[in-house]
This record gives sequence, C-alpha cells and structure tokens, in this order.
Amino acid sequence: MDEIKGKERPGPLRISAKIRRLTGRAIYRYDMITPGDRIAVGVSGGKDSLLLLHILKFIRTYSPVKYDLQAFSVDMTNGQWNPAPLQTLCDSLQVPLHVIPYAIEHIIDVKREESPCSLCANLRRGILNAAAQKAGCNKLALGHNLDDVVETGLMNLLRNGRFRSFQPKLWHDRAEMWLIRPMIYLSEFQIRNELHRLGVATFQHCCKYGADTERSRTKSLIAELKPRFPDLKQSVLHALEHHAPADHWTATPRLYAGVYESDRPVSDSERQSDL
Ligand SMILES: Nc1ncnc2c1ncn2[C@@H]1O[C@H](COP(=O)(O)OP(=O)(O)OP(=O)(O)O)[C@@H](O)[C@H]1O
Repeated sequence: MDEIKGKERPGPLRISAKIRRLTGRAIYRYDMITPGDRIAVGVSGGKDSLLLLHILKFIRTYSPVKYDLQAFSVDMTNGQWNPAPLQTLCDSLQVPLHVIPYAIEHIIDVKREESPCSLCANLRRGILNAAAQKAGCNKLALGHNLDDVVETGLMNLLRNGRFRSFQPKLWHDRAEMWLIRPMIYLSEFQIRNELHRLGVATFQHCCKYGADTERSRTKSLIAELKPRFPDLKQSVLHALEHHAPADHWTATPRLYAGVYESDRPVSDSERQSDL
C-alpha cells in the first residue's frame, strides 16, 4: 500500500483548476483527444494513473469533446494482486475495468534482466496495447508525469549521450493505437497533493525492483541538484520542447570506408535510449 490514505467516493471528483489547466495544456498542445475517441487508461493502482483516471473522467463531464473511457490493469503477479479496490473505484466512476494477469515479475526473475524497468515497461505496453485494441480502443493513456519526463531525459543524456525523453503523443504502428501522456506537465508533488486533497487512496502492489534502479538513482541526483537549480525540471522540459535546429552541430559529411559517418549503424545501447 502507498502512504496516501483516504476513502473512495462515488462519481467523478472535482479536480482542482490548476491540475485541469496543466492537463488541458498538454492535451491541447499535442492534440491528444478528439471527438469519439475510445481511450484506454493504463491503471496500476498507483498515484499517477489513479489521478489520470479521475482527471479524464472529470474533464469528460464538461468538455464539448466527448470520448469513452475504459481502464486496463496488468496484474504483473499473474493473479496474486487483489484488484477488488480498483474494481470498486472503477464501478463508482462507471468506467469498465479490464484486469489482465501476466507473469511479468516471473519473466524478469527468470531472465535475470539487467534493466528490469525497461523490460517491464515494454512488456506492459505490448499487453496494454493488445488488450486495448481488442476492446475497440484507439488511444492508450498513460500516467507519466513531469518527473518521469525529466528523469528519462537526464538518464538518456548521461547514459546514452542523447538528449531525449518519451513523446507526449506517439503512434504505434503494430497496435494501430495512439499513446498519449496527458500528465507530462504535472509534477509528482502536485499529483500527491491533489490526491490528498481529493482523499483518494492508492493500492498498487510494490515492485521488488523499485528501490534501486537507474531511475531511482537519477531521482536522487535531481533531488541533490534541486537546491542549486530550483528550476531544473522546468528547464529540462523547456529544452525538450524548444530544441532549436540552430543548436545542432552540423559536421561536414565525410566518407569512411565507403559509409558516411551520419549513416553508420546505430548501436543497441543507442537504440534502447527510450527508457
Ligand atoms: N500494471 C499496470 N497496469 C496498467 N497500466 C500500468 C501498470 N503499471 C504502469 N502502468 C501505466 O504506465 C504508467 C507509467 O508507469 P510507471 O511504471 O512509470 O508507473 P508510476 O510512475 O509508478 O505510475 P503509477 O503511479 O500510475 O503506478 C502508469 O502511470 C500507468 O498509466
């Protein structure tokens, strides 16, 4: 159980103006939602995705753009996680819930994976895409927040030498599905505060790999830097959104052994940079 405690209340909760504004900005700027969308929300029972579900449900009550919502939860323990609290919440919001049991933890254990978070996220995405497509959805909404954006950007920069983070909106060819991330402008702090204010409890099972990962180490690094660079997260976000072509270093293309330097094959580690 997460530390946020509270009680469930029926119906959509009234989301604060600031949270609505920041979510609305992301949705508008990246054209995330259009009339008639059938949106699958990936819900883990954790803080981000629970707030995302509440936000999308609430926005729907007043937005002229009408869309359908369904919740999808991958049970990574393959049946040992209790989905009852999530079911109760979804019933109160009148959002259909699909629980998909899958032995992701077992797969990670067996593979002795070096970067379990990356494998887990990829497996989960595939499972969610397939389930959402089967249920007739055309978009999958995930609860990545501003901290996730910044951590991913810095991890890629420091580990892979490329400054990039995940996209706010992305087309998945194989699943024929849009992936949208409406919470990219919300910090973890704002999300926790909003859940406290709303009195929403979280009920995510704990990941045994969560404590010591590349992401948790990057989080600590950002916390260390924060006193010296109070605007660090906004600066990283700004850099991602305003990368100017004029900032590129444009080398003169040269042939090496018949291959242009710019056409050289991309290595595996570079390819895995979308953590
Ligand atoms: N087991 C799951 N089932 C369905 N969707 C999931 C699951 N785990 C994560 N997601 C989706 O992917 C997003 C990013 O996952 P991540 O592992 O980064 O979780 P997180 O930052 O802890 O988010 P949350 O607080 O929602 O668990 C989540 O916000 C959620 O939308």
